[in-house]
Amino acid sequence: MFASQGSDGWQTSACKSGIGLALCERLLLQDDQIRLCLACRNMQRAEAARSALLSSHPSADVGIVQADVGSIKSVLQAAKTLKERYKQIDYLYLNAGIMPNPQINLKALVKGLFSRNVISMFASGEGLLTQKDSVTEDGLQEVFETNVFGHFILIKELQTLLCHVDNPSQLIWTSSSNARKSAFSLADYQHRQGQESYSSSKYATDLLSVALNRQYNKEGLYSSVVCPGLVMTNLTYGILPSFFWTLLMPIMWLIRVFTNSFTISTYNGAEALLWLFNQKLESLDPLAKYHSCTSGLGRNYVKPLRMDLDDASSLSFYGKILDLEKQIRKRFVPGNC
Ligand SMILES: NC(=O)C1=CN([C@@H]2O[C@H](COP(=O)(O)OP(=O)(O)OC[C@H]3O[C@@H](n4cnc5c(N)ncnc54)[C@H](OP(=O)(O)O)[C@@H]3O)[C@@H](O)[C@H]2O)C=CC1
Ligand SMILES: CC(C)=CCC[C@@H](C)[C@H]1CC[C@H]2C3=C(CC[C@]12C)[C@@]1(C)CCC(=O)C[C@@H]1CC3
Repeated sequence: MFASQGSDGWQTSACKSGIGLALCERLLLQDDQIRLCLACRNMQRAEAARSALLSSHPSADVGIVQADVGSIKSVLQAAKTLKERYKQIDYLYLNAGIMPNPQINLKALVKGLFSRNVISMFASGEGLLTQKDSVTEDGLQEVFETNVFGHFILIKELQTLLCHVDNPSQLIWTSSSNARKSAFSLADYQHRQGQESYSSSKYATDLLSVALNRQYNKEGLYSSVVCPGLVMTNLTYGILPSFFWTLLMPIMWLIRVFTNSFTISTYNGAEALLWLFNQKLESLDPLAKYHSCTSGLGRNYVKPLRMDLDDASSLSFYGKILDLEKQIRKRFVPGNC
């Protein structure tokens, strides 16, 4: 995950390449006085990202911190370092995400091609992918811990840097159009049973963002979710090899005319993330997901779409995640780890 900062504060989220790095580039293009902090699990890749940013913006202030959101120990350590380094965080981008061992359901793809839902199938990937999840050293499902819970613990740990009534801060989650209510179950919110852990984790992200607004707006902390569209990154190269995507490019440009959600480049994908950075908090809708879109002619814009969820289910999920936090924290009290 990675981070960036305001002129007298800062923000954090996921970044060495992909959408996170493109966002950093775009933030620095807009204002190179901004203070950025990249939180990454691999310090060599973090250094490479920092060097890339400094080569185009030599006077920029770009910090790095080691953080593996798939490990609570690492998240706690990262939060400690950040609290020693900074007084306030203005924007926290929660962008780290994984989709391990993705498999394409070819039968569903072919069937979908001849159905009325072909456009929405391409926009959301609904029913086209399955994943094989695993269990982390913390005993949690890896996709859930990486995409949702590790970020949640980071937010809780950074509360004192994030919650200021007189100078509000913003959480910006990279969710997905692949978030799907039917893939998520409150009884199995880590998705131990099914094969759509990615879809479930992104739905959990949406629920959590809504609950965080209810909980923290009064303390000066606001949360929003974004869908970057379909973007060519390491995540999508895990689904199909890059040469295959290159072969599909003419078809993807054609599909883009109909859906506008095939943003394809990381620059385009970062549109809604950058747009949120520039909005007045009062103008944002906590129940909307902000989608990066690219038209057939290559024009970028942001489309807010109402999420398929309600307050009651978001609060029920919040209760579950607080219970899990309590259980996990017991293991990390000093002298217990
Ligand atoms: N690409 C797409 O089409 C779409 C992507 N998204 C979402 O966008 C976000 C960014 O993904 P994208 O840029 O596409 O893919 P990338 O794989 O390029 O980026 C994912 C980033 O998350 C980091 N990351 C993964 N696991 C961890 C971890 N345990 N701790 C810290 N950092 C971690 C990766 O670090 P490392 O380099 O170490 O692997 C990488 O920097 C994800 O949340 C993804 O779900 C949503 C919709 C569509
Ligand atoms: C002709 C063509 C483009 C074929 C590719 C078919 C599928 C592999 C893709 C169609 C829609 C894509 C999609 C994603 C992955 C690849 C597809 C299923 C995502 C699920 C990737 C991660 C996300 O968060 C959302 C994407 C939605 C669309």
